[in-house]
Amino acid sequence: MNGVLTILRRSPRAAVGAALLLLMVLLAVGAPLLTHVSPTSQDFGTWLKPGGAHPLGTTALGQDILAQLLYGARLTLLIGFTAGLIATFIATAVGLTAAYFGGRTDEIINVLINVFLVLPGLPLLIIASAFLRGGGVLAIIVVIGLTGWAWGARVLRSQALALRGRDFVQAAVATGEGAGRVIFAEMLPNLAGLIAASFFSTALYAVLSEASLAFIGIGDVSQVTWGTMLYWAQARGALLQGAWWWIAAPGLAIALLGTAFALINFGIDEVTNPKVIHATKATRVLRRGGQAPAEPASGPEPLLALRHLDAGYVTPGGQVRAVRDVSLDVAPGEFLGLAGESGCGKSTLAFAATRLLEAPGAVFGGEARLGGRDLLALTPEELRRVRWRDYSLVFQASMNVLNPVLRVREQVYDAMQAHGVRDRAALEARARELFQLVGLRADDLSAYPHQLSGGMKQRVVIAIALALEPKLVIMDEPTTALDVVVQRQILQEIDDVRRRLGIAVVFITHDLSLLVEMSDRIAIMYAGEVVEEAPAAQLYAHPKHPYTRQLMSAFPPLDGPRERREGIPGRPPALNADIPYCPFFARCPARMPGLCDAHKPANVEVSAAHRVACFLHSPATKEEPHAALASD
Ligand SMILES: Nc1ncnc2c1ncn2[C@@H]1O[C@H](COP(=O)(O)OP(=O)(O)OP(=O)(O)O)[C@@H](O)[C@H]1O
Repeated sequence: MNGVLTILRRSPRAAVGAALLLLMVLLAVGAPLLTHVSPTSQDFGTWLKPGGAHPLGTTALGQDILAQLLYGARLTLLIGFTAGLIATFIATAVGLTAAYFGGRTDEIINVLINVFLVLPGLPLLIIASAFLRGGGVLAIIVVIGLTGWAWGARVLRSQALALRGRDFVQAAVATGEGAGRVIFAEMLPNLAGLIAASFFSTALYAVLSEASLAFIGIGDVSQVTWGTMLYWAQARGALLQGAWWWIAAPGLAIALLGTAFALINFGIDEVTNPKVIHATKATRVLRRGGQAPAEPASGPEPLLALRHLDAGYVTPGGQVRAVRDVSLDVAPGEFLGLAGESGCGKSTLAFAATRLLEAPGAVFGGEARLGGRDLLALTPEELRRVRWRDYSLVFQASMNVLNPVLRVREQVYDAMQAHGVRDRAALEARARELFQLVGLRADDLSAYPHQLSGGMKQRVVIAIALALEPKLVIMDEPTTALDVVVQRQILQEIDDVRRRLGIAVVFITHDLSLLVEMSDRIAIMYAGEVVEEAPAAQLYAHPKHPYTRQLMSAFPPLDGPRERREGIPGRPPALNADIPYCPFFARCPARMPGLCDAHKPANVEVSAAHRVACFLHSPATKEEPHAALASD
């Protein structure tokens, strides 16, 4: 209702159209009050001009045209609205099914839509009507409804396809929501404006089609509609008799109804379209990762165990190997930080490890075990059950994953409902508890996303990620879009919640200083590989890899004098080729030509739980760099 009022307030065109339509509905409903004459009574003089007792004149059979117009509006509007509803229903179902399921389903549906679009409308109507001859008005409604859906389906399909790629829909799919829920709760509300516009277009089409069919004598011409009025006027040679009023009255009424529908349609488009179409730039979902040694550093029972994971993108220029032979563990309850400069493969690793890497992305090999189950081997249904219950994800710019037309309460409920929590009281109690956990007020549950600040929205998404108390939450730069004060607050809350609930967190960021403060352990990624991994304090105090050292020195210390910070000169190697040597060689201040550019350093444990892949720290190389080569 609010939406309708908004459209009427914001669009004068829609307001005029709605007023016109309302007037016609009132005239149709109030016909018995406005005239005491029956539309079919033939008690009057024939061919009477408008005026006096017959303001719109009479027909060749002595019927009152005003009465026909008023009563005719009833059937005409009924046909328009009902056929419009049928066609819009089909169009919406077809368009959304095609967009949601995509692939083959979409291709088949698209062909069907195109077939209906190329079939000429009127001949199709005539043929269909011929089959249903004798079915009266109902047959006309059915025929128009069944032949008028294709255009709406095409428009809705295109918009739904765009919507399908939006973050909040992807997030809903990732949380395990079923197809019905995603379609009806996530996508449909966002298409409401378009569906309404489609309804008024098809209603207009229905009115015009009925008039055309009636005009050529198809359908039940014994009924009074504006279309059949035209038929009889034409059949009795009204124009030849100079009885223009007989044609003009229904003709103008149809034109006015068409104008009303068109104005409403324009208005809806004007007000709703920018909202629908302005899809925000896609974010990413989770990320993090790390590459590592064959035997990673954490305890014997890792919660997440990545082994020799290889992943990347299949491009026309060849494979981009963004994640290279990564082995990494995350222990239960551990806060693992994953850092590395932009483009080093953190996000790809996170997507790959959680089966969210979509084409052109692909996992080329390796394993990703969560609680002992290989996520990469799960069926889609098994994966749906595991996601959100066993692990969840926080996207990079979470404000975009919230559905703009649903209150956040519904969205917090969604993940829980998708995993079987049905009781409203339990959902509400849990939602309130979660909001308290992440520093939001219970009142905020009733807000729409646009009523919340970026920081609050981020908290909502974190609350959703924690809803089912998963064992692991992967956070991909979840606070980068926020100012530093809010970032700190949120991080503090994440850490508190994690400690309280014993959840493991994999936190991805460029900001190494942040990780040092928050993490139990940190993995440093470079050019698709994990080059160093250590307990946070150890890494901070004794970084071993020259890349880690440079990354550390790129951030100012929290205390001490102010000094200029240098970036790391040079660029990482291209990821579309093999790198059978140290990937940091070209930028390394301590590089050993002949060794580092000719061999790949092994990832070795240099102290307890501290591993590094660098010839400077390979025991053999430290003593005699070239001895290592000799043994190759
Ligand atoms: N769709 C794609 N097609 C081809 N290459 C891609 C694609 N997406 C990412 N890449 C490449 O994969 C590499 C790793 O990208 P990724 O986004 O995983 O890095 P990142 O460390 O998470 O970076 P950032 O911190 O900027 O998000 C980059 O070199 C990037 O150019």
